Amino acid sequence: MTTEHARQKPAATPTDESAVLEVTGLDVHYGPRRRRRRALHDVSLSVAPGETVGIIGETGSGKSTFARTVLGLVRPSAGRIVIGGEDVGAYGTRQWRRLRRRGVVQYVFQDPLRSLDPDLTVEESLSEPLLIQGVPRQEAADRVRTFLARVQLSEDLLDRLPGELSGGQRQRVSVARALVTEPKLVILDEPVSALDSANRVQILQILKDLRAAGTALVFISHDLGSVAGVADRIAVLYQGELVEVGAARDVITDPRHVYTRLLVGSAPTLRTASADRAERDRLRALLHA
Ligand SMILES: Nc1ncnc2c1ncn2[C@@H]1O[C@H](COP(=O)(O)OP(=O)(O)OP(=O)(O)O)[C@@H](O)[C@H]1O
Repeated sequence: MTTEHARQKPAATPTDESAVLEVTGLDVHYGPRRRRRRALHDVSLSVAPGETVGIIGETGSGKSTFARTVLGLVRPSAGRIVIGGEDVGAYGTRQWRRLRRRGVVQYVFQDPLRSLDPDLTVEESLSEPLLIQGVPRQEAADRVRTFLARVQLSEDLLDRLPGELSGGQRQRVSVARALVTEPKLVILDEPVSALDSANRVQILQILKDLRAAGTALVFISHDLGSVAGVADRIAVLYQGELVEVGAARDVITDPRHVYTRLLVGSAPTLRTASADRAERDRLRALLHA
């Protein structure tokens, strides 16, 4: 796979000390030795404080692997990960848990039931990370209400369990929980993919508003249309490699890599003219040549 069209070649060494996330030369493999399969190869990406970076790619390109590796749920076979200035490469399970509990990095998954404890009410779910941090009870209760309003949910829902909420409400609670500790970095893995279009639009708007609050977001999606309006920069994953990284507008209006052109051409919701079928077939043939 050539990366000659990449706007930004993977950096050989970390360059940006102020980055909230600095990933360099990340390799991830799955499976035992003889059936070992590569899921990510030489992925380098840095995210600045307050920046929103979208990672797009089709199914199997390695998006979730990237998210799970950056959250310490999958161990890389090579590379360096620095979060908020901490080199987390050698961290064990307990250190990762502590890092997440301190609220440095938080996450939102596609299925909100994976981010939320089914036995905790909305109020308990949102206040738990604050109480763990030692925030006094009254202050935690106030902050919970502030963040509930920020994701446009009513206080009437505070006593409900996740199973008593709609899918859209649940995902908003997950977003509020990820943000309530005001982390430096939030990883969102397909946060709107399971939602209907009305809820999708609302969550995307909430994410846009959050950019102003200064939290860095890594927004992972197979849908370029969802990422396009939220991300400052877009990174394109193809078969485990980053083939293009650039300012969102540049990637959408002037995609360099054949695969990105195919993605842009297949996204009917983008303002740029989508490619017709013959053009997409031509790009696909080029990609597999
Ligand atoms: N736990 C695992 N064990 C073995 N292989 C895995 C595992 N998780 C993912 N893979 C493989 O790694 C590759 C990347 O998968 P990953 O889930 O990261 O892709 P993705 O881009 O998130 O896809 P999707 O959009 O379908 O979720 C795929 O070939 C997948 O089959």
